[in-house]
Amino acid sequence: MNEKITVSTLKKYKQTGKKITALTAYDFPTAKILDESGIDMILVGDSLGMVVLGYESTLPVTMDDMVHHTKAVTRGVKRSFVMADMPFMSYSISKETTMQNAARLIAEGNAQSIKIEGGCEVAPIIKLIVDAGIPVIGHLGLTPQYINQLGGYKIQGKDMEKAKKIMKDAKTLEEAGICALVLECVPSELAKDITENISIPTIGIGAGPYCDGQILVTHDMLGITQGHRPKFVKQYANIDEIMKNGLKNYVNDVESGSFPSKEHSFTTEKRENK
Ligand SMILES: Nc1nc(=O)c2c([nH]1)NC[C@@H]1CN(c3ccc(C(=O)N[C@@H](CCC(=O)O)C(=O)O)cc3)CN21
Ligand SMILES: CC(C)C(=O)C(=O)O
Ligand SMILES: [Mg+2]
Repeated sequence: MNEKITVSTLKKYKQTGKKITALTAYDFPTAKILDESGIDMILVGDSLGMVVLGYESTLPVTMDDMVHHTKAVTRGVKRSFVMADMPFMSYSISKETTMQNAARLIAEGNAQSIKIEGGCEVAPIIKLIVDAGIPVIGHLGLTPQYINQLGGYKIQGKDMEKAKKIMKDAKTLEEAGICALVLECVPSELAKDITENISIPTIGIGAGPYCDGQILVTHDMLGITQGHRPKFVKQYANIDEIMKNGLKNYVNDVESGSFPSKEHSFTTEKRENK
């Protein structure tokens, strides 16, 4: 139960039907809490651009941002399997820069695996990274780094033709050597079909109940996200209210002078009279 989760643990979970739990983390304290709560997989998602940096999309996120946050997360993790997103354009310029970028997330960031958005077109580069010893996770369906082509954060694979394309992409990525596959915003039936037809675990987000595991953005499910929360999010806590209450009490205490009291203050040592 407390052993480090590896690629083979995930495969075993799929074979035995044990559902895989995954969430995002971008910092040390959150990662430590997720790890100690028994979350199987922790994703340092490029969603950090929107969730904690305040950007409008994930596109401005850089390799340096990803390495910085991945380092913070992995310092807090003992058991969970840690994956880090390759950000926009970090795997599209050349083989050399792609390999260097993937290596940074592993060697500097201390992640166990990297995640890459896209289908058949990224399969060759994924194969190279896998051959170099880096576990790769695929990501199909709604791929936010392709937002300007997709035209919005919308469900993908609704019609038969697009569903077939996503299924073909899944098979091609499996052959390229991915160790897990994130399916984002696709119909439940398509996610079920893919899950039953590949040997590696599928992790769904807005992809229905038939995936081998589920992932959400932690800030969404805890109620910390400022602004729009996608429809697929179930909210498990109202941390925003808890924070606002605490902050209100602090303001009241400071303004009324009841904080800091003696117990939160220091005094000089009593001097002996000479
Ligand atoms: N806070 C947050 N949570 C996420 O899950 C998330 C991010 N940010 N940023 C990166 C991507 C973008 N994601 C998103 C963002 C918006 C929708 C969304 O609003 N979808 C519509 C559904 C539209 C349709 O019906 O096709 C919705 O109303 O939920 C979905 C996924 C998922 N990821
Ligand atoms: C939504 C998940 C799958 C993701 O890629 C992210 O958080 O960046
Ligand atoms: Mg992402």
